[in-house]
Amino acid sequence: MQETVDFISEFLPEIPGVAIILGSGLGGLVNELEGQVSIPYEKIPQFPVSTVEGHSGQLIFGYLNKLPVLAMSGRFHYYEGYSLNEVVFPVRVMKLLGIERLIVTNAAGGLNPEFEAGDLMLIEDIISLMPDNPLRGKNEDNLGPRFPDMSEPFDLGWTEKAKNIAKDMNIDLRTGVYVGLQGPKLETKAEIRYLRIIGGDAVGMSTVSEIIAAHHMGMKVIAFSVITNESIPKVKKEFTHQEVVEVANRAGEKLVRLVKGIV
Ligand SMILES: O=P(O)(O)O[C@@H]1C[C@H](O)[C@@H](CO)O1
Ligand SMILES: Nc1nc2[nH]cnc2c(=O)[nH]1
Repeated sequence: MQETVDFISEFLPEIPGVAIILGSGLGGLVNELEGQVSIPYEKIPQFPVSTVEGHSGQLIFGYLNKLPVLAMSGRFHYYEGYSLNEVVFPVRVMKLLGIERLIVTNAAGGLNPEFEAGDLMLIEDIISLMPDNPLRGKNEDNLGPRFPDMSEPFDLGWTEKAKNIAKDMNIDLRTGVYVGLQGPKLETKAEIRYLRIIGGDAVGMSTVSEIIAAHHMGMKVIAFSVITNESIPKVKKEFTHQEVVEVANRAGEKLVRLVKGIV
């Protein structure tokens, strides 16, 4: 990690105040960054390389409303074959770079029957149904404690501010619980009923491990889902990743405005 941190530090004009993980199709935020410095993942020592369409694979430093931020354009998913330690590696590097705040975004399926494709959801809690945990193995005590409390994974002050900012901007913001599954398969109808029963409002294939790792290190975190599809569509149709990217691109515009306001 130190090798990676030293490498990235050379490119950064200053320490970013906020790191932002851009989910599928949410790359529009990149156009808002001024004074950009981009580092392709393949140039960064020890960094994994992303393989999913809609994830371009670079770290981008830039100024959003004059505040220095570091955006991860392209994230790593467990279903790509990475271990969860690899999935959260960039988050750990961000903290070691001196970044204290993290905004996580994703594209997710709506479980809550009141949600519609195109809605934005503030993630108020998570359920990790990943088959592993990024904290498994010897604990790095300099990162965080062996048994981190997870009763408040998100920064409450920040989430309250986000809600108020959304209201001021006339952005309808849903709230709910995000369930993280390993993917890449989508859910069966029975699995969707189960996920709803256990308290899920949205379901996806990312985010939960990043939040666990960030919270372990004491970062202040908030997270948002763009609901790209109803997991049981009202009108029967098949799930396509293309549709996820298209809806995320369209609805992502609202999220870009909101994130800009929050930053
Ligand atoms: O990185 P995110 O969670 O936005 O990507 C979601 C989950 C899968 O990668 C993909 C499924 O369509 O979109
Ligand atoms: N697991 C899962 N991931 C998604 N990402 C976007 N939509 C979905 C969905 O319906 N299920």
